[in-house]
Amino acid sequence: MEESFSRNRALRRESVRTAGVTKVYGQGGAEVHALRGVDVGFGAGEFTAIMGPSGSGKSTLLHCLAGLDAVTSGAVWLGDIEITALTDRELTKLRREHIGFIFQSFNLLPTLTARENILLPLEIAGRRPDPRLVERVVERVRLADRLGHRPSELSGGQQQRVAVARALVSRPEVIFADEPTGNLDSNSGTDLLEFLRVSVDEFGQTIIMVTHDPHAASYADRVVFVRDGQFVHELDRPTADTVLDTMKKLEG
Ligand SMILES: Nc1ncnc2c1ncn2[C@@H]1O[C@H](COP(=O)(O)OP(=O)(O)OP(=O)(O)O)[C@@H](O)[C@H]1O
Repeated sequence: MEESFSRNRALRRESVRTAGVTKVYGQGGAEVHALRGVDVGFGAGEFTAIMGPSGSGKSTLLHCLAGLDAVTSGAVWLGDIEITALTDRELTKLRREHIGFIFQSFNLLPTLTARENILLPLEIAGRRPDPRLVERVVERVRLADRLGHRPSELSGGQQQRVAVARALVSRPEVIFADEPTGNLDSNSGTDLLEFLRVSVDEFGQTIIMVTHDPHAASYADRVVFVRDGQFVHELDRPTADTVLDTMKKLEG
């Protein structure tokens, strides 16, 4: 079983991969080497969590993978596209058309209703929504009776579900999530993680999520561990216990 799982892994298609990615912030004496040569791949149709001690470079890595931050050296590919070779303009287009984001702060527009927020990226990209997909996603995130509400009329959990629905309806190549449960109570957090899991299993979505929380990471197919700006370890089919044990070893 273990062996066939690894063999499948060797054959799997990668949605995002990096080669020798470094990121240095600042200059001269104030340099911070946030990433020190990261080579890692993320499977298509898989849910991967990125974990590591505080300051290890998780958010920097996520931002470089998503083209939100420029690398200092090395390369990042999204499918066949080397995003580190794109101009700013090309990158903006690529992000708009192929990438979904879910942040800790939900980043919804306050004057728009839930429905308008969900459809906004498609509208900006000049694409028609697929009404059946929109209906399925809205049904799945249990927002059908909240579509006319503005963010201030929704709970934190509902707002985050609007953000997830917004990311999903444009069918992005990959969704990047940075501590998506960070501002949610534990019930809403679990609810959201279950929904992320469903979107991978039912919609074939690829998700890459940074988290501090072993419980959150246990919803992923695989956990990638970062320490001191390097990819140091990975776990397949993680449980909260195996993640916690690994974190203790990395921090010890
Ligand atoms: N804009 C910036 N300018 C200078 N240094 C930065 C900047 N952003 C991050 N760093 C530094 O880079 C290193 C990695 O930071 P990063 O935020 O990626 O870590 P992290 O693992 O996500 O941390 P945490 O878990 O605490 O959020 C840290 O030493 C941080 O102080």
